[in-house]
Amino acid sequence: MRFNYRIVFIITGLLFTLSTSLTLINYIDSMDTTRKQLKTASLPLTLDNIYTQIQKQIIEPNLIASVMSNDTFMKDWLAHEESDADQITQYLKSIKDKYQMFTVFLVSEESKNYYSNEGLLEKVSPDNKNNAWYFNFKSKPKESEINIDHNEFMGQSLIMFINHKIYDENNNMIGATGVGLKTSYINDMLKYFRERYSFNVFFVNKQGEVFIAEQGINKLERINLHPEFKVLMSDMVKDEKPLFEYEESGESYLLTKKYVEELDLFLIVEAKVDNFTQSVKEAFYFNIIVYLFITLLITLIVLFYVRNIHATLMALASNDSLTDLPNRRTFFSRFKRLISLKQRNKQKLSLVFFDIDDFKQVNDAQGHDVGDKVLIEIASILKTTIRHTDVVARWGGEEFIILLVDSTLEDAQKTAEQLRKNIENSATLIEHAKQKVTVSLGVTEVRESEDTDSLFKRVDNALYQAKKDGKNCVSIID
Ligand SMILES: Nc1nc2c(ncn2[C@@H]2O[C@H](COP(=O)(O)OP(=O)(O)OP(=O)(O)O)[C@@H](O)[C@H]2O)c(=O)[nH]1
Repeated sequence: MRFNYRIVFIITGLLFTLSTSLTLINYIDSMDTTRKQLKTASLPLTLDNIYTQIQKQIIEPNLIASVMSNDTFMKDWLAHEESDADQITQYLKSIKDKYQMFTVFLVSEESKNYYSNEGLLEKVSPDNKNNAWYFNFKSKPKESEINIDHNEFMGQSLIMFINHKIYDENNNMIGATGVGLKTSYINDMLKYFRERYSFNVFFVNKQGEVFIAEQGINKLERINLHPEFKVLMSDMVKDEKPLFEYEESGESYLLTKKYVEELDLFLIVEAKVDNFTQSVKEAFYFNIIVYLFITLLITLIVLFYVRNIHATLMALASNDSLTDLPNRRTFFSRFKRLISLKQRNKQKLSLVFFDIDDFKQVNDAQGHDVGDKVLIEIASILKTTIRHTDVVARWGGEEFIILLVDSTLEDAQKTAEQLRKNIENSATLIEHAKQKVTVSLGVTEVRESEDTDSLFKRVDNALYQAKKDGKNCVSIID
């Protein structure tokens, strides 16, 4: 019977299906958890963190601007000595150097002169749109404001101006002073958050336009021109809800916002979901490979053991366990094959049937174990005496049968005689049984188209005849 591989394939399939299903469930669950954690913890925490840092960055310059606006020197100078520009230039310069500001300035309400740490820059005028900030500020009741703006005298980069009004003793506004910071420090901070935490941070104004973003990463034009993103931003600044989601080029993004009052801007923190689920995906692929490998290993082990068990069972079912000779069932299946081949090949076949003489005595005198050893030794002599193409079997008890292939009655008689002599003269058998062990053999030739029963009856008769003739001999029936 051939080994059926189907069961191994079924076990392999089940194992792999089970392991991949579990990995898939685990993967979906981990993805979900990561997303939830991003929404409920990472994003809001980062938002608060950045917000706090920005406020810290603003406090110090705000304090400096406030002290300057209350400085009696500044007030006196504006009231009496505005003509001496050197004095105020020195003053502004000393503050710029001491606190490492990008620029320090003063605007006189009386003369409308704009002084910076580099001297008198211009006269502010309501007709000049670059000076609109001063007149807007003046018109508002608040004492200070933060203004992110360009200054034509200070290059193209955005500057964060912290402006404070200066009042005389009668509470009349006599000017405005303050400091300017390059927004590049914000850029550094945004870069830090992107590199360290994989978050994209930027600011949008109340119209939903991106106002400050990390240079080179979030080009303002690109973001502002992207129609879907623009809609999302204007929705975000209007909507109450803190969390937003959107998809762009197949990528999923999560965004959260906070209004920064000092800057009059919305702080936006954006997370590309893929950056946070990458490790989960990698773990998934790794697990699949490991499971595939384990399944393969288990399959090989199962295959090995099942094949071995199958081979053992087959041997047990087809061979005699004591002598390891084929049993009667195996003999018959081979016998039938050879009989059908005989008709095709016109081949001569002969049958030898033999039985140990007085085996009962051996058992009785030496014990059953010795009897077993005798049987094993006879099987061994049998194997060495006949050709490997012949078919041999233990018929049962102390009886054996041989189908001699391509053998006439005469050839079979010679083989039987040889076997008889080999057994009779075996030193091993004498050693075991403490006497000579002999066998009686019946021989006959297979006739054309004869039925099995008559063949076996004839050979059995031949054996009976050998026993009758005094044992330890070969008897032939033609
Ligand atoms: N040790 C051993 N003895 C076996 C085995 N199978 C059969 N026998 C013994 O073989 C003996 C056969 O005895 P009998 O049928 O009386 O034949 P015999 O003593 O050989 O006498 P003849 O055939 O007339 O020569 C019995 O004692 C069985 O118990 C076996 O596997 N092992």
